[in-house]
Amino acid sequence: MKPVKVGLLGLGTVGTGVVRIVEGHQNDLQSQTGSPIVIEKILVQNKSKARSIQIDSSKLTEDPYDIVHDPEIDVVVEVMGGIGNTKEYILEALSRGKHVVTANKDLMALHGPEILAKAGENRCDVLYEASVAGGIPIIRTLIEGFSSDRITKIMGIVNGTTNYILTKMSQEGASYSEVLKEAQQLGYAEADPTSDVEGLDAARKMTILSTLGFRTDVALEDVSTKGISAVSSEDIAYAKRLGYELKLLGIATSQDGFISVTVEPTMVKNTHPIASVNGVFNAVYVYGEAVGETMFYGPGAGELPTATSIVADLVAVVKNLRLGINGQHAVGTYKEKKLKTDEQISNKYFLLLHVDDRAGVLARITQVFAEFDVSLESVLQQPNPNNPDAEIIVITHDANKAAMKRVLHAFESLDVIRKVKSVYRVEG
Ligand SMILES: NC(=O)C1=CN([C@@H]2O[C@H](COP(=O)(O)OP(=O)(O)OC[C@H]3O[C@@H](n4cnc5c(N)ncnc54)[C@H](OP(=O)(O)O)[C@@H]3O)[C@@H](O)[C@H]2O)C=CC1
Ligand SMILES: N[C@@H](CC=O)C(=O)O
Repeated sequence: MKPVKVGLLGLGTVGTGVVRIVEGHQNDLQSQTGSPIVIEKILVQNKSKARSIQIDSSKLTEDPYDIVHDPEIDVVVEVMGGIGNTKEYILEALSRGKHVVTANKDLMALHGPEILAKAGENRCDVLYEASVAGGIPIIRTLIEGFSSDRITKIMGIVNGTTNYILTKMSQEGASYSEVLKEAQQLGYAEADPTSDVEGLDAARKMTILSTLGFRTDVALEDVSTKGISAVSSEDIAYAKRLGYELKLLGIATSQDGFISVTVEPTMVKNTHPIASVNGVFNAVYVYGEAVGETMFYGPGAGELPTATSIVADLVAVVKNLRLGINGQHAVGTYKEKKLKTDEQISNKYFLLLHVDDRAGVLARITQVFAEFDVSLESVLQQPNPNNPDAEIIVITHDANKAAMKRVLHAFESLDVIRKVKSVYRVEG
């Protein structure tokens, strides 16, 4: 069979992994697809930069159109990241009939519908398994594995960098900034790690997963997002003392046709399996009406795990080429999107309050919860080890989000409360 020629946009952490797997597993790939896969050209920013693998320098280019306009290139693998130029190169490649494999969740979360429509018009494949949860094949699983079921909840740790940071803070008492630097050196973090730590990367991934899982057009703005930059070692220590771990969780639910998607640091009971997903590992729980609970676990970032998903997509494209069925993914019709209101969202909450250390304080605080119909599971009052005031730790029963907002608003004018130190959602 004639070789399938690939143009690689990017030779950083993931691009390097793609070259290693395509070259190292060539025979296995060929035996599955029937065609040799050749990386023909590679786009980089700087051709003279030192590389961690040996590359024939004649393959490197700094001009994207050397790849996108090359009639010999069959598939463009995009692992350069970014949105603006990258979108333009991908659309141009599709308009020239090239198939696309990408790891770019930013692009797919923001412009997925436009890119997929362009692919459809040109009978091209666009596959993006590596864009969510690195080495875990969760996208194919949602599209194919769960096609017969109705998914009610998707819950996961979908950002390796923040999970790495929270794990090191919890297990080693390491400082936030020190561990972030390590995650960057290991190639887990995004070029701008703000999108990891502020939850945006996870929100983009949850946009993709909930769109596929609930078969409705979820937009990034629909995801309520909070990152981990305000999480303190004190919060983590409290969580541990009470039998919880703090994790950045993406949670998407669908009930009676209404959906909600959130990303926020969440206290997870330490007996729940997701509490022991540590380091760069990701885990995604999918709950289906018929199947019940399922869990997918694996490395969420890094060179070879991410490249595994990219090359699996490449194999799928090449198999489709052999069968002549590229671009024939049946998208079906999406359901109308209906977002839950705060009144329809129900969670347990943890609150840490710094309060005056005097008689009657606890009663005034519990009265506010009662006034807004938020029932309490446990309340603990103790001296604050660092201040003359006291601490009150509250865990609520399931309460609707609107009621919790009213409680927090009332606390702002309650004179016995010095500070609402932390508020976290509680899961499990
Ligand atoms: N790292 C990971 O674990 C994961 C990453 N991803 C996604 O994969 C993509 C790539 O990530 P990663 O490999 O970490 O990124 P890197 O920053 O390590 O690599 C980016 C590569 O793209 C090249 N590049 C960047 N901008 C341009 C440009 N404007 N023109 C030409 N070349 C350019 C760089 O060239 P040069 O080498 O010359 O600087 C570099 O080779 C991103 O979309 C990311 O979100 C997805 C899952 C996991
Ligand atoms: N920065 C991301 C990389 C993979 O998508 C992460 O940390 O998960």
